[in-house]
Amino acid sequence: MPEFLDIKHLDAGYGRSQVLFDVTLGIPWRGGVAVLGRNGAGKTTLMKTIVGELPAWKGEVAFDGRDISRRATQERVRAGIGYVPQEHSVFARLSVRDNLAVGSLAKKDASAVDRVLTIFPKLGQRLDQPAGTLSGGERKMLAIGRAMLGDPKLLLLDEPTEGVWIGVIEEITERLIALAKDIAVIIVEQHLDLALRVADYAYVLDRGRVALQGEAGEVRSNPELMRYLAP
Ligand SMILES: Nc1ncnc2c1ncn2[C@@H]1O[C@H](COP(=O)(O)OP(=O)(O)OP(=O)(O)O)[C@@H](O)[C@H]1O
Repeated sequence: MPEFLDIKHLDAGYGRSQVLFDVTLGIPWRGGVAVLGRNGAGKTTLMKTIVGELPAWKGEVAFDGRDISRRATQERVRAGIGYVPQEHSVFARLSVRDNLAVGSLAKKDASAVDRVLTIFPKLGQRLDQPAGTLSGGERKMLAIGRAMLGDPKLLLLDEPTEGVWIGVIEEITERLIALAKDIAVIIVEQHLDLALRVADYAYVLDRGRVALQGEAGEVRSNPELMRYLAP
């Protein structure tokens, strides 16, 4: 059976500088997949190419059985891909309530906001607060919540715990583990243990190529792993 997201022989980059080389990876219909690698390995570039913010130079990106590699980002989002970029993707001046309202307009579905508040009850206590005044962890919850409003079937998370206080990291991790039981989740994360708790499978990128892949436990115990993660 084909994978839910099927990337084959993907090359991509910026201008004339190639970052991804012949990347092939498959994501199943449910569960977490981690993308690991040191700074600059190409993880964010891969996320941007999947969601269409960057064009594929070569190769194929197929989602749910269809080649989406030439589709606009909006179409990919409508097809069911949610993206939480590394940088904060919330409107700092708008309240939490309005951030969620803007996100839910596309779906015209008020119950979607309730679903987000069930996933992240903390946001319910902050509804009238400007998003710019939230803590790092609450802002990440809001960014993930906004992506969930589109009811994605595949959620891309680029460093969801970056800048998050350690006490809140566990809470976010548990929510992501729960989400990955229902939908496909790709997680880019510096915290190896956290990433491998959310993920069943992992890919390790090294200078834009897939250097290692396997079940999370196998990758964790692979003696080569640290070589690809060390700065
Ligand atoms: N807008 C850009 N223009 C040109 N080169 C870029 C751009 N963004 C990233 N790069 C380069 O692409 C390479 C891969 O960067 P990328 O952000 O994908 O890595 P990463 O694995 O996500 O790293 P990090 O963990 O630091 O976020 C790096 O060499 C980076 O300098």
